Amino acid sequence: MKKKTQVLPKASSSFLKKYPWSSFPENVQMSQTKQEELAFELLPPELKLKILEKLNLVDGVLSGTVEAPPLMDFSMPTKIGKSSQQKKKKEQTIDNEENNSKEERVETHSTIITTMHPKTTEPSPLLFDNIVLNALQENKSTTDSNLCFSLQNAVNLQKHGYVVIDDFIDGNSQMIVNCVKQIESMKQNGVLKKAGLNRREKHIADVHISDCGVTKLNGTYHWDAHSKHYVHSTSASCTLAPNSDPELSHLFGSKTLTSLSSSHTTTKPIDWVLSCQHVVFYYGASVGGEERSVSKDLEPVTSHWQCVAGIEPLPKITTHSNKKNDEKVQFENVTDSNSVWRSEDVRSDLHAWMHSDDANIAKDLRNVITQIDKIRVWLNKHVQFGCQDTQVQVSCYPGDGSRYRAHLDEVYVDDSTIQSIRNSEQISAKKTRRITALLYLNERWNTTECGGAVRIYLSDGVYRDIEPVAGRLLLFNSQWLPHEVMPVFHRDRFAITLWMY
Ligand SMILES: O=C(O)CCC(=O)C(=O)O
Ligand SMILES: [Fe+2]
Repeated sequence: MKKKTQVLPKASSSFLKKYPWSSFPENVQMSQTKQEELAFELLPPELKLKILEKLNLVDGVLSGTVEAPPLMDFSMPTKIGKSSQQKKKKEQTIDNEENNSKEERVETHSTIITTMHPKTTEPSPLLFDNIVLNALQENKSTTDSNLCFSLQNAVNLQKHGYVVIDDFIDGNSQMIVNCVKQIESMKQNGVLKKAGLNRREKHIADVHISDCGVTKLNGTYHWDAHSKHYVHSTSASCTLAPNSDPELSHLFGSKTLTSLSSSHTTTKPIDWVLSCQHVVFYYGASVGGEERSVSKDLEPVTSHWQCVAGIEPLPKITTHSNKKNDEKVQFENVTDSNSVWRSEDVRSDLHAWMHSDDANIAKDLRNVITQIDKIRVWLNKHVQFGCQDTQVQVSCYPGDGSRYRAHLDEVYVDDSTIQSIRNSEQISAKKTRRITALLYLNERWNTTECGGAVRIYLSDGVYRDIEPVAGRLLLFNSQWLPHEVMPVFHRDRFAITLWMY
């Protein structure tokens, strides 16, 4: 391009049409073109210019025919071998990744890695720059097409926290049908289990609700019946500012939290509470021991959110220093911690963990898992995602109203947890989920009739419902994006989830 093209050409609508960002569900509020424009506008001018040049755009007009970019190479592995061959293949893939990275990586990796799993909800614009720069510098292996792909998907993941890829696998394919058959037979053979909530699961809050769940009866404090599902075990008092509670500040980092005591829940409009991105019910000790239960006030919230904040087993008896009259109070009648954390009301799916090395995994399931995992490989290569581990789950939500209330997927995985999930490999301690990839398997799914949409909560308080239709892949940031599986009716709902660490 000649020097005189200093004036930045504007992306024409035909250009944007030609390169649609990943599809969004029907009820998306912002028009697709608007989203594309926004994502494109986020790029610094010189990068926009480079992209337009790369795509043969002269003064914003698309010259020549450029086909819509293929997502990536999703071709099926030609031969799936036995467990050992599979392992070998995996090692080779990793080797290839390493070789590629030696040749192609540029010097901006660490920034990318940081920005892909920030401890804040603010996406970093640095990511966009680096993706584009890296893609542009990989001039041998990167065609215009997959430059567009990497940009659009990474931008969406970063900006919106999620990306929907339709027909990731042909929704009518025999492969999908076989996967469903396989999961159904796992269900019949009792391989799929009811979920038990992981006690180490952590749920991050913008709102801190304390002073709830304790009732004083005849001079003794009790956890009220409602609170047993939603207990923060430290029983720290609401007199502690959230950020000064060592356990909470560990969870929230430097995030500023709004403290909301039980009395506020009656004065704050419930809509206000619901509009918050995350809610943690922090059932601490009551201040002053009011003789009232707040469960009723909280019903609209508790029926909406998964409300679990717990990092230790619930103690059977604990003590609390009551600020008001300085008496020591004993809490009694605390339910067994196991039942506390196994509330079906929170999560009622059936699932099984698997690993692609498992000899027992049926061919089609394994193929699908391999295909999803190529995204991880792709991210490692193009945006230096630095992600070597995965965790795979197949799930069935029986059509009897089963659901999974709003939650974040991020979870600390310590050695003992990981060993119980994957006993074949040692993964170093303290990994967290970074990206969730969900492939839906439900042919002719009708959400109006059967429910089961996955509802994702966006940072502006808006939510979007995504239908779990066969072949659709949903990728989202495990750390930012609260989501919920709406109740499922009439038929079973199947999915495969792959978490990238
Ligand atoms: O099946 C879905 O749509 C989501 C499941 C989910 O959120 C989970 O397993 O963490
Ligand atoms: Fe989830």
